[in-house]
Formats: sequence, structure tokens, C-alpha cells
Amino acid sequence: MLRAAVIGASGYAGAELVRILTGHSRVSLSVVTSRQYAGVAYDSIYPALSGVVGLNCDDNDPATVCDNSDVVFLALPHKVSMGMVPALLDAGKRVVDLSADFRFKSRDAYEAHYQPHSCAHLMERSVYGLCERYGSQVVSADLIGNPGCYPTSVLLPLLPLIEEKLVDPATIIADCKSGVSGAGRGASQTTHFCHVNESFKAYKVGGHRHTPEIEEQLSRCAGVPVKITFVPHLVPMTRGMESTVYATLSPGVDDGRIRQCLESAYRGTPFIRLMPRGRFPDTLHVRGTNFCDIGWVVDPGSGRLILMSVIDNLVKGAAGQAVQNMNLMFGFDETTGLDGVAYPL
Ligand SMILES: NC(=O)C1=CN([C@@H]2O[C@H](COP(=O)(O)OP(=O)(O)OC[C@H]3O[C@@H](n4cnc5c(N)ncnc54)[C@H](OP(=O)(O)O)[C@@H]3O)[C@@H](O)[C@H]2O)C=CC1
Ligand SMILES: CC(=O)N[C@@H](CCC(=O)OP(=O)(O)O)C(=O)O
Repeated sequence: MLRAAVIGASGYAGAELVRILTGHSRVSLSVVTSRQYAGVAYDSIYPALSGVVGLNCDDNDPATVCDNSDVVFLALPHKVSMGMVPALLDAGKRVVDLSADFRFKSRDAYEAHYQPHSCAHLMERSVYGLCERYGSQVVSADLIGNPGCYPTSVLLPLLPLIEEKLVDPATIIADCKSGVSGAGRGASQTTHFCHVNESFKAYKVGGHRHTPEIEEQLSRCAGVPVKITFVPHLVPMTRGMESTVYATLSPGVDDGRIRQCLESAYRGTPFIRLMPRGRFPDTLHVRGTNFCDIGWVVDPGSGRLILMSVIDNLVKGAAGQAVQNMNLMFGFDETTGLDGVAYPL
């Protein structure tokens, strides 16, 4: 059995990793860490895992983690992960980092939106863990920059169309909505029940840190610099994310050509589900799962393409994609531990 450590296991993404890994047939969860709950039984933080996880939390000491693990998941905030990664790699561990610290190839782009990078030489070594696109690189990687939740939901429908030049990359608008768990467990006043219940609002408009992550990936794919308009919204649900993406079609491209492209790109990929014509994706249908459901319409009035995708921000947008990456890295079937479906209603 592969021994897995979850660093930052008290947080929402960490807890989702723990939930998924306890059901993984090839993995034994060996370490869970938290500073504030060090020494505390993990199932007292998340009683849903009582009788399932018998571990106490360790603190974040890299030596303890290294002694007891083969693969390490970092579910820590941005800027904290980079402080731990070099020691883990030096100890020969394979690392999946859920923060943004190793998602970028451009140091300038990272530093413009986050902070100076303390181990920038590792940015080139890491693989952007969007499995459906970079799976062939993931298999041999020792460091994965697990994609952000909004980037995952925007890039999966768009990248094949950009690659085949079916849409004009200069015209992309991504209108996205996230459940509140996307903001993490350390809830601030803005994610307090009283502020989100019966509320719907845009936030960080014109300056969200996922904009450069999406743009870097679109630019790599298009071969030219791409700039997009991205507007995130907070919706009063616990988990789930919907992205509606607008783009102008290239001359002569119709609905049939879009379907052909997406079907060809995602044939044989277990977690991408393309909607039949006239059906639109719904966050309820991917809740608690690693699926990304994609639908689209060519707007008869404007001729513009309207793409829609849904994921669970904590699963395909974070922990599930991280486990999918681990499965590829260790030669397990890609779906191991991730084969659940949503409640049908
Ligand atoms: N929530 C989501 O939908 C998604 C999250 N992610 C990423 O996953 C990572 C975790 O996010 P999320 O679970 O939402 O966040 P949470 O705030 O819920 O959890 C953060 C975790 O990190 C630990 N932590 C916080 N600050 C520090 C610090 N300064 N030093 C060491 N440990 C610290 C906390 O534990 P303790 O304080 O007990 O030590 C906690 O376990 C982030 O990088 C996030 O961006 C990515 C995609 C989606
Ligand atoms: C609702 C909400 O606040 N969502 C978070 C994004 C989710 C997240 O955790 O971002 P990463 O994927 O980069 O880790 C935000 O907008 O900052």
C-alpha cells in the first residue's frame, strides 16, 4: 500500500482528500497534519469520519511527514506550500500541491499576483496537473501544481477548441459561480452564513488571481498571448461551481464541429461528460464526484458560442483532481477511489 500524508488536513480541501483517500484501495492514509489541532483525534474535527479515520493530527514537521509517507498532498494556503516542498522533494517524496505555488511557468505572473517565490527553480520542474491535458507528463512528475478550481472549470471546455482554432481567443468571457466552500474553512465575515444566505454577488472583479492562471494555460495552448475577461461570483451553496464561457466562433465553425472537437478530445477520459444537444450541466449532478460536465449552444441570434461546465470545487476542483494526479503518478487506474456518482436528486 502507498502511504499518503495530507498536510493541512483540517481545512476543507484537506478533509475532502482524507474522505477520498480513506476509500482508495491502493492507499493507506498515514499522516494528517494541522497546527491548531496537533495531537487531536482527526475524527473529532470531522465527526463524519468517525470510525473511518483513527489518526491523530501531527503538526507540519517535514521530518515526521517524510518518515511516514510516500506521497504528500499539500492542502495549505498559497505562499505556505513553497516553504515545505523543497524538503519533501529532497527526501524523495512525490508531491501534489493544491495551492497556486507551483501552477505557473511564468515566475513574473506568479509574483505579480502572489509574492516573491522562494524556490522558483522548481516552477519549471512541476507539472500543471490538469490530467486530461497533461496526463502524459504527470506520470513521471514528482511535483504537481494542482490546478485552481475556476481554471479547471474554464480550461476543460475551452482548451480543445483553442487548440483547433475553432474560437477567437481574443473574445473569451468567463462568467463563473462558486459555492462558499471555495473560500476555505477559515471563513471570514464575507463567507459568514448571514452574508451569503439569500445573496448572490460578484467579487474580485477585474483582479482575481485565477485570471493569470487561466491566461497562462490558454496562451500556452494558443501559441500567442491570450487575455480574457473573468468574473467570479459567490452563490449560497456549500459546494459546486458553474462556468459559462462566451467566445466568438471562427468563420465557418458550427455546432457539429464543436461537438466533433470535444468528443475527439475527451474520448476515453473517464471524468469528462459531454451533454447531448439541448441539455445543460447542473452542479447537482457532479456534487461529491470528480466529473466535469460540459454543455454548449451556438446562440442562434448572435452566432456566439456559449459553453457551460460544472464541477464540484472540492473534488475535480481540488482533492479529486489531486488524487487523479496521484493515480497517474503511481500507475493506478485513473478512477481508483474516484468512481462515486452524485445522488441522483
Ligand atoms: N476550497 C476549495 O474549493 C479549493 C481549495 N484549493 C486550495 O487548497 C488549499 C487549501 O484550501 P482550503 O482547504 O480551502 O483552505 P482552508 O482554510 O479550509 O484550510 C487551510 C489549511 O491550511 C492550514 N494552514 C492555514 N494557514 C497555515 C499556515 N500559515 N501554515 C501552515 N498551515 C496553515 C490550516 O490548518 P491549521 O490552521 O490547523 O494548521 C488548514 O488545514 C489552498 O491552497 C486552496 O487555495 C484549491 C482548489 C479549490
Ligand atoms: C469562493 C471563493 O472564495 N473561492 C476562492 C477560489 C477557490 C480557491 O481555493 O482557489 P485556488 O483554487 O487557487 O486554491 C477565491 O475566489 O479565492
